[in-house]
Amino acid sequence: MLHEPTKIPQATTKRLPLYYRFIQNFANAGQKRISSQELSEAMKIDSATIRRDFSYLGAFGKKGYGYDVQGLLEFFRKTLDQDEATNVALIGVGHLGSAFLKYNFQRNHNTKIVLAFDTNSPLEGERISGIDTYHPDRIEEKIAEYGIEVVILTVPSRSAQEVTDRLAKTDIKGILNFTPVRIAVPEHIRVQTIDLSVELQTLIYQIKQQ
Ligand SMILES: NC(=O)c1ccc[n+]([C@@H]2O[C@H](COP(=O)([O-])OP(=O)(O)OC[C@H]3O[C@@H](n4cnc5c(N)ncnc54)[C@H](O)[C@@H]3O)[C@@H](O)[C@H]2O)c1
Repeated sequence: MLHEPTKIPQATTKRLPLYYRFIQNFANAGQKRISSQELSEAMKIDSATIRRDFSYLGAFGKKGYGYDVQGLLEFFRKTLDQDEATNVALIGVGHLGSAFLKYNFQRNHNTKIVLAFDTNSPLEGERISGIDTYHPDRIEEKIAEYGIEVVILTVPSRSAQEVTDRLAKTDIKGILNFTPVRIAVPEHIRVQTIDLSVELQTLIYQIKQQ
């Protein structure tokens, strides 16, 4: 049903988790089918975009019927690997990092922070919000031991590249970067940067344009 992943535009890929969450809500409410219009109203994304996104994914709604909710749910679950757990590590347990450890993606049962690092933690490790936390001197060893695939980076800017260089020597596949630094990585690692000041500026710019 799914096309070659390379053919799916990045903007569509970014919306997939959002679709999955909304479709789950509709399924939980007992809804059997859904139109692109209904999804559009719930998600505040225009219905043409939704139809185009779904057609990229090989999901075609029937006229006057819409999409089968269970079918979509199963499709997104598979596509987003929800059946396969992803072990996540967090580096930098400061203001932002400790909030993430406490939150720990409670809505998403298969994505969990299972390991953390902070320069204030001892070599032998400690538990912070129930998570094993070690000194970063043990990054390579512990990341291999815990089978970490994704790292959340919440260290100060000055440490971001140095930590990334060490991560580059491990088998991780992705970094969710909360530092404002444009970190350089080898090709096998994907980076998703979340720069809150950029997001805020974009919002303010859009408000002023209206
Ligand atoms: N606090 C926020 O609201 C916020 C918002 C957006 C982005 N950020 C960014 O997130 C990052 C963290 O911000 P913060 O406010 O939590 O900072 P913080 O100083 O409170 O926390 C940083 C933590 O990283 C640890 N650390 C330092 N060097 C390290 C290393 N090499 N390895 C492992 N741990 C190390 C420190 O001991 C500290 O606990 C910064 O880059 C900041 O720009 C923060």
